[in-house]
Amino acid sequence: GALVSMAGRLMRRWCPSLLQDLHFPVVQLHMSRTAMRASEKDFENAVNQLKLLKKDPGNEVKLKLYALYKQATEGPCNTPKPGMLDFINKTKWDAWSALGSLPKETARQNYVDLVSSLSPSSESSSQIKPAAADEKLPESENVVVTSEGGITKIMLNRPTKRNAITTSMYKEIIHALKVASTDNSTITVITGSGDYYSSGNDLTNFTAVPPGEIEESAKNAGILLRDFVNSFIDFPKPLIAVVNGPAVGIVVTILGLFDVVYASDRATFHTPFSELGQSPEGCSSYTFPKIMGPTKAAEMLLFGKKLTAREACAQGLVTEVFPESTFQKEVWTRLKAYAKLPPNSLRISKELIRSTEKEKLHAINAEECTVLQGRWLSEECMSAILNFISRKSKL
Ligand SMILES: CCCCCCCCCC/C=C/CC(=O)SCCNC(=O)CCNC(=O)[C@H](O)C(C)(C)COP(=O)(O)OP(=O)(O)OC[C@H]1O[C@@H](n2cnc3c(N)ncnc32)[C@H](O)[C@@H]1OP(=O)(O)O
Repeated sequence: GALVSMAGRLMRRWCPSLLQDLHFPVVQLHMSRTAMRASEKDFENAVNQLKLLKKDPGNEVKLKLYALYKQATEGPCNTPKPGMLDFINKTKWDAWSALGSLPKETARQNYVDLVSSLSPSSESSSQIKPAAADEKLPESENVVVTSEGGITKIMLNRPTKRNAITTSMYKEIIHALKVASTDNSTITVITGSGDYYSSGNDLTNFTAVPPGEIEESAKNAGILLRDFVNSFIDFPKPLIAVVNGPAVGIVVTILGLFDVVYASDRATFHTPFSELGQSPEGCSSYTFPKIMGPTKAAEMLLFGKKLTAREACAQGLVTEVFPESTFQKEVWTRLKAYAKLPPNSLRISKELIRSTEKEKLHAINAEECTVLQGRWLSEECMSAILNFISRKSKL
């Protein structure tokens, strides 16, 4: 119970989109003004005033406004409690239910007061809080694509979240690969900005699911993942991973589809699928045993053994490891030289190396995505994600 209620609170912090559908309402209850008793007309005006707000008051405030609105119009919460996996409705239900038997008139007044505290005058006088570095960036800036000297570089650029990949980022990467496959570049590189290569799938992808749409979302996620991995399987030019730091989950599994993997000696390789109640993806159920042998692959994919860069290199997942102090310089010098090689020759040679496997990889990818779709709906997966979220709350 404690975990579930904590998860509700954490959902609000973790899922900026979670409460976007909430009817706008505010938080500070001005009890001293309840004696004034807002009329129904005042209440109606406040509801309309809210629609004119220029600045989003934030999810916490919207949640309180929602609860007050329900209490003012319907009285104490009288609907059945939504299930623990119905995150959004459960959060709304909790907020409304927390108002207990607060009289309708008081709720109405509190609602009017709260809206009035959000009026344009208080909006303009309130200090504008600077957004966190990654929040300032439009979604498209989380994946930065540049092309120079025959190299197209796709950089995961969400360092404050350890370059975790959101659903939009999956789509942006698919698009970037599509463009890179026909642009003037000779080779394509994927890397991360900051200390991490990437922490893999953004775990809030699993929680920001609209109520009643869990199965549909899992289905769409399966399609997105399949398309994402297919764009690596089908990529026609040399594809190089420049693994600048720790790598987790999906960004590790797809390494088997890259042509060359360079890693800093600071990098680690971790696939904690069982811990998350999930299963391997990125064709790793096939490429990992093939690359490193079934028993080494099992240690990684079943038991989540984290490899150092040198271990990953010894097992064939990484091409070469460089000391962190010279990593960028050495790698980019080498890549600039490779990018001067004849592009058609590189393409044709890659086709020869990879073409025999393509059909098989597509079939494996499809199967892995189908299995994962089922995993995402499982209690094991849901509770593993809640565990991760609650673990973070104790930090
Ligand atoms: C039903 C709908 C499904 C939709 C699915 C779409 C398609 C899915 C395809 C899927 C497949 C994927 C498999 C995977 O990739 S599984 C791997 C998932 N990743 C993880 O489990 C890693 C989780 N993170 C960590 O363990 C740690 O954060 C870390 C990476 C070891 C770093 O630790 P740290 O101490 O250095 O930093 P920390 O304070 O924990 O994190 C800093 C901030 O970054 C946020 N963050 C980190 N990783 C993630 C993540 N994966 N998802 C979301 N957010 C992440 C973290 O929350 C911190 O943020 P804040 O400061 O608290 O705001």
